[in-house]
Amino acid sequence: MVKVAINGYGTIGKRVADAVALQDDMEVIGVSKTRPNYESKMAVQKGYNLYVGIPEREKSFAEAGIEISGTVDDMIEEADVVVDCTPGNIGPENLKKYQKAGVKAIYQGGEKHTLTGLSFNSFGNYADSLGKDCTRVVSCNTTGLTRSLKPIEDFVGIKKIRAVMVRRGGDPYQVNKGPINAVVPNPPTVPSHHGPDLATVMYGANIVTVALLVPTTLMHQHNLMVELRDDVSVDDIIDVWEKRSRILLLNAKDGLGSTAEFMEYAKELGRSRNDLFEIPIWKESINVVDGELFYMQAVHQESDVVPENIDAIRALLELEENNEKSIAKTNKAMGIL
Ligand SMILES: NC(=O)C1=CN([C@@H]2O[C@H](COP(=O)(O)OP(=O)(O)OC[C@H]3O[C@@H](n4cnc5c(N)ncnc54)[C@H](OP(=O)(O)O)[C@@H]3O)[C@@H](O)[C@H]2O)C=CC1
Ligand SMILES: O=C(OP(=O)(O)O)[C@H](O)COP(=O)(O)O
Repeated sequence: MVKVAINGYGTIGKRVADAVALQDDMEVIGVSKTRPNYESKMAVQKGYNLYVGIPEREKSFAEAGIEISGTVDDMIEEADVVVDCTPGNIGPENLKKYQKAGVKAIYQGGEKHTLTGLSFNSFGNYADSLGKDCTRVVSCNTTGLTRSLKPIEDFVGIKKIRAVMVRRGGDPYQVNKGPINAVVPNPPTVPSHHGPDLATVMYGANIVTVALLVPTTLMHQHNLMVELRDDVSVDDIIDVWEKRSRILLLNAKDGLGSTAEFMEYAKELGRSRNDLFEIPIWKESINVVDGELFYMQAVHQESDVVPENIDAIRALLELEENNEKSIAKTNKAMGIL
């Protein structure tokens, strides 16, 4: 069993921890928090060993009556691999610790590609992370783009991609984020970082993205325009996506015409935290006009990258050489469609 530590038990970290716990070839040896709040208490209640992310704060956990197993440095020493789910830009400091301890590391999309020089998507470039010391799972938005675009690239070839990314203002718990009443070009420059980020896992992708922030917390939403290398029909495209996992073709006419309804659908799936690991694509939005594919999709930002983190652990530790086998194993353990 590979020993996995989760550094940062927040939106992504707590989901990755639970997903690791579901696998039969890896185990959670600890999770870290910097604040002794309800999440710290619940991590301990769930049976995870809790470590203090900022060692000087050990006393505050004792004062709150929360049992800890040590500091983050102790946790790193115990691990074969650390999944770093701390907020973006803390990574460079942590990387020194991981390297000193000789432990492998997986970063998230809030860190720059240059930190690791290698990014990861299960469908895009799994093999490139085999046996490596560290990699970076691309962001929720980039993961969503890769999920739907890679099968199209493999099927017919892509000349050019343009995407308009409508991004959620903040996660549901983030009371201090916004906007509350505005549409904000974010960034106000073109391209946004998502296009170049896609090319770190789908090499050679010719893509330009523009991005906006809107007052919603539920999901991101993407609008894609894709120039294809050959003539294909809408049915061909549907057929390609139907054969892939981690993509859902859903119908607006079935009452699923919005991100709010997608999240209601996720609740009906009955998963922990109402997560939607798959990327839902509105089936009615798929069209091919003059060799150009159009479609609209959404991204549950809190959860879509979680299965990719599991596959990234298998790649770094060389538990499975074949990406499709890892994807199938992760899907089965997590009940992913
Ligand atoms: N949320 C999202 O939509 C997505 C986020 N990502 C990326 O995942 C990463 C994590 O994001 P997210 O889960 O949202 O972040 P959160 O803020 O929800 O969680 C961050 C966690 O890291 C801990 N932490 C904070 N500061 C430190 C520190 N100095 N050292 C160690 N741990 C620390 C926090 O502990 P405490 O609360 O105790 O301070 C918390 O448990 C980022 O790179 C982000 O860009 C990727 C895809 C989607
Ligand atoms: O990685 C994300 O988005 P991104 O792909 O737009 O960078 C997550 O949704 C976190 O984004 P945030 O930086 O707005 O918290």
